[in-house]
Amino acid sequence: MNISYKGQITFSQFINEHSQVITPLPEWAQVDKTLIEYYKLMVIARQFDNKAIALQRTGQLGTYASSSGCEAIDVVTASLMSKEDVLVPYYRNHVMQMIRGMKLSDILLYWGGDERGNSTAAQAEDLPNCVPIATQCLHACGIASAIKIRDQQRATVCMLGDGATSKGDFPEALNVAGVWQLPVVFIINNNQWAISVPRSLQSIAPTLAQKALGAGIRGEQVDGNDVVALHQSVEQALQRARDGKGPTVIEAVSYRLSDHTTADDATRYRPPEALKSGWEKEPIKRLRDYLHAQGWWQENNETEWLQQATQQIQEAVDEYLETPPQPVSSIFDYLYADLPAQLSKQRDIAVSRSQNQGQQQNHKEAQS
Ligand SMILES: Cc1ncc(C[n+]2csc(CCOP(=O)(O)OP(=O)(O)O)c2C)c(N)n1
Repeated sequence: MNISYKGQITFSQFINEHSQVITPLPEWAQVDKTLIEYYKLMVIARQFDNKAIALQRTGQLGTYASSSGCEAIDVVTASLMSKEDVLVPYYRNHVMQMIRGMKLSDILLYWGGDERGNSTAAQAEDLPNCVPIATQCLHACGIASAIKIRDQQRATVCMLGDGATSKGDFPEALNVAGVWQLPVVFIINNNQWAISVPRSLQSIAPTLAQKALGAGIRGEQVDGNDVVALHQSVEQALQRARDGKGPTVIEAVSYRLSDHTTADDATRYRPPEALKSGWEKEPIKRLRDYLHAQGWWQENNETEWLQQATQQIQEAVDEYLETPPQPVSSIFDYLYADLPAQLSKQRDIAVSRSQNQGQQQNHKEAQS
């Protein structure tokens, strides 16, 4: 039976930007365990991000899309997903991939332009990063449709940005998700920018979540810097999807604290005061101050965790930098299951050239 959603868009927030509780906390958030886990993972995400940008700036990584500002959204969602659920990520969801079992060194390899980094062996059915905007929304519906046909209790999670909601693929995906009651959760990281296009020029709808209503599906808006609000919405949406109770759109309101990517310079279009306000609301400091106030996280915990996180990331960087490059001919290995004859010939030429180069190199080394 189709369940057409006739409710309103709600906004939820439990811990505000001043780290004050403004809505009574659910039971799980009245003890430290999960909140500390979320905090620790967000710190890793931010450290990884800083390191990746430094690698790019020193010519050791390709163009990189920062996740600074969306750590809460990604950490909470990935932590609540079960192994059986399927992640359909876009290009900012590094920490989700890490939580789903991908090695940080593989994530760096991907951003270094090496297809081996796209190996999602840990979660074989998760999709790789999607760079073409919003196309992943329809892929997610395809996967959710297969799950439904097989009568499995699994959810598909589709990540996207605010700009992606303006692409035709998004309403098409919502429509089919509604009509077929697909087990899919769309999570919009509304970081207020689509490269240089601000949210105000993206859509004049007061919320992006309300786009769900046109498709008859449930839409909610949450503070995307508040792990508690995110936890509550995402947990329920995942459960509804797994129970066959239909799709959900969650608009998580956050702020992009970085340039769009390392190929961008946001100082050319973003007012400094907007960035300052973004930093005042950001998720990591907000949770740290809350944990401090509860007496659940002290300076020594912070120092120890920063050390551990730095070491974990440095190990990943070392592994990435020590990975021998692929031969040039590998460019042919990731496009087709069966290479067309013309490309097959080109591949043979590339292979024999790299073999010749290898022989010449060996010869040189033997002579010296
Ligand atoms: C189909 C398509 N059109 C244009 C682009 C170029 N492009 C890359 S990122 C981007 C903005 C996306 O903004 P948003 O969806 O808000 O995500 P954000 O990067 O802010 O997280 C655009 C237009 C693209 N990658 N794919």
